[in-house]
Amino acid sequence: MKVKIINRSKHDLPKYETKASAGVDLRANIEEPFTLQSLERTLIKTGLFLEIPEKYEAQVRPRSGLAIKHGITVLNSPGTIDADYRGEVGVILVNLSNEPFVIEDGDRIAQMVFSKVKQAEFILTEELTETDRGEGGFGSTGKK
Ligand SMILES: O=c1ccn([C@H]2C[C@H](O)[C@@H](COP(=O)(O)OP(=O)(O)OP(=O)(O)O)O2)c(=O)[nH]1
Repeated sequence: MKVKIINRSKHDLPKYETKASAGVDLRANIEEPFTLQSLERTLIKTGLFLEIPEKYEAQVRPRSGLAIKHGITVLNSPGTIDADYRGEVGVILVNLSNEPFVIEDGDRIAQMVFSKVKQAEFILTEELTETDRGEGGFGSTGKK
């Protein structure tokens, strides 16, 4: 699958670590270091612009290392990059730790995974077929 990319960042093109990597790291492209306070959220720009083929999307996901070490995650994870989006890819980070976290230019702040999507054709109806589960959900199974 080929994706056109404009790189207006100061950094190299995103690169997969290995042939088997699912995600490619996204780097912060910022003028100066930004301090994300505890429980604060912010939009960090990447300087990247994509043209994703129709029927595909990109998902912006957290990096587990940042999450476990610093409580930094992607607030809207997985962020959705639509195939028809031509704007700059942004990453919404939130600091779920008790400490401020400094984001420097070029830091790998998230990862991007490409995925196939299907659009549903909605068939309006008044009834749905019956199942054993029925309307049970949200922990309804396995109750004593
Ligand atoms: O983490 C993200 C999420 C979204 N976007 C961009 C690409 C996406 O195609 C567009 C719209 O995203 P989304 O559909 O999640 O936003 P919305 O809140 O529904 O707003 P819109 O009315 O613009 O669709 O914003 C990003 O750059 N990063």
